[in-house]
Amino acid sequence: MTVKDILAAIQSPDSTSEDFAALPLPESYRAITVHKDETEMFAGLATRDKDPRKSIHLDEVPLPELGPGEALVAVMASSVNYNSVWTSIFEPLSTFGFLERYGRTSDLAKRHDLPYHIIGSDLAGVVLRTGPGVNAWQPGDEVVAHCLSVELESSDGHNDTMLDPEQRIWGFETNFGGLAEIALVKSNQLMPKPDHLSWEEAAAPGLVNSTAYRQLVSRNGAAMKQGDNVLIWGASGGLGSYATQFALAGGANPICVVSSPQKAEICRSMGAEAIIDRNAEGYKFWKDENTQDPKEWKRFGKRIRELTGGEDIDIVFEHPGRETFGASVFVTRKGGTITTCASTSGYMHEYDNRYLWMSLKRIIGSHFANYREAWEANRLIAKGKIHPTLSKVYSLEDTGQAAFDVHRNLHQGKVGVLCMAPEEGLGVRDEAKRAQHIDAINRFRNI
Ligand SMILES: C/C=C/C(=O)SCCNC(=O)CCNC(=O)[C@H](O)C(C)(C)COP(=O)(O)OP(=O)(O)OC[C@H]1O[C@@H](n2cnc3c(N)ncnc32)[C@H](O)[C@@H]1OP(=O)(O)O
Ligand SMILES: NC(=O)C1=CN([C@@H]2O[C@H](COP(=O)(O)OP(=O)(O)OC[C@H]3O[C@@H](n4cnc5c(N)ncnc54)[C@H](OP(=O)(O)O)[C@@H]3O)[C@@H](O)[C@H]2O)C=CC1
Repeated sequence: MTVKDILAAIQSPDSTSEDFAALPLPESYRAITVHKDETEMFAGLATRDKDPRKSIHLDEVPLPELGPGEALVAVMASSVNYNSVWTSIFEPLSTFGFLERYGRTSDLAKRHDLPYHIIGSDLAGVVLRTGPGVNAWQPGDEVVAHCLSVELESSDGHNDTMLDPEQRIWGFETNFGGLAEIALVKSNQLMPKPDHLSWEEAAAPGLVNSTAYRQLVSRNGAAMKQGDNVLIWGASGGLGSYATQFALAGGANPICVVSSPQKAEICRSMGAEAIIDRNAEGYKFWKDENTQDPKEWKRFGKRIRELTGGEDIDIVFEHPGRETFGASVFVTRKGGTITTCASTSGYMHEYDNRYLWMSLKRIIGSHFANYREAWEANRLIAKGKIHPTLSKVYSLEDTGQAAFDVHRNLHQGKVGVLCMAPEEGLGVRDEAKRAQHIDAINRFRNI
């Protein structure tokens, strides 16, 4: 049995759940990996010069054993997330440390501690097998998977699954991720595939859409409300393209920061009116590596006031980190919120705390999304309220190039990867719903 037979079953309109359950599984499959013996390959290089094309491999790997509560999924398509960029440049640390640590926790978890790491935290595909104790999902089900892996043995995570002490991001802190022909997930990660989208469109939103939902909309994040002025860094990027949609759909007023006229145009076409091209306007928040320039914070704040009719920011959607954080804290209004989920430009932030405490602002740390938030974010995609922002699709062989593009900020929105799917456009089950939203679905394509 090979992955070709699995693909044939997926493409046949007559395949039943029993057919999928009866399909023998292949002994091995193709997967995107990084190698443990290469973790030092970029030593001494600047972050920018670490090239994912050199560290990312396409390997034939053995099929992992299926455990209780788990599912093996035939992956039709996946997407590139920035966490795979971090893995591929071994920053801020090698992800093999995560796999070793996980491997020490139980006999079953030992499977993850391997000399190779199969990466990727998104997928759209078809359930092949489920382990003991899985009743909600059957072979043949068309699914997407969110990337929250939790053990749930501690009460700490029972209110909010992100607070589980054994919380991990699948395909980053666990092995057997989505950039592969087959992936291993906990069955609680599975959600219905939105039926009006192709495989690659359905695989694109998962991680970033869920993260933006918690960070901006959820009460665990900024709890955005109608009329809020929301400053969105990288507003047409992976996270930002969903944050912008949530702000617009929720009656807020997004102030979109981007770095080119083309990206400004994308934001405008989504419906945003207040747009700042940080490149054209030349903001330089740091005079040198160690000294910020509060005059530049003020110039930025003045520009925001021009765009809002004199108002300041209620919520900052932060992720660039060191380069922008001082400005983000400054431009937030009295009582406002800075919500952060990342530090792409550096994690040692510096800001003037007087502007935080004297103006009663709050900084909220946010990370991915709990089970429920991920489900609600996927539901909005399925209902056609929020749309994928897929721009370009690569083959599995070209994943290194796709990750390079994201690392160098050469991409728009989200970048997709075909895994088992032989071509783009397959997997659409509801053409009528698709037709209703086709312009929005294609907004980021080929730009
Ligand atoms: C969904 C997508 C998301 C993204 O894309 S996010 C972006 C990508 N992700 C990242 O860049 C994050 C990568 N991860 C990390 O950098 C690290 O992962 C962390 C900094 C988050 C954590 O570092 P670590 O080394 O794993 O953990 P420690 O807490 O620094 O060290 C563990 C040791 O420190 C002890 N410790 C922890 N808290 C305390 C405390 N409050 N007081 C005293 N000790 C403490 C522990 O016990 C343990 O000790 P013992 O090493 O001896 O076992
Ligand atoms: N904690 C979590 O759960 C999650 C964390 N992340 C992290 O968030 C970060 C962003 O991810 P994602 O949105 O997918 O990545 P993308 O690269 O797709 O988008 C980020 C955008 O941010 C802008 N940007 C980058 N650097 C700077 C800078 N120095 N100053 C201002 N703007 C900047 C760029 O837009 P432009 O050039 O147009 O300004 C870029 O397009 C990554 O570090 C990622 O690891 C992502 C998802 C989940």
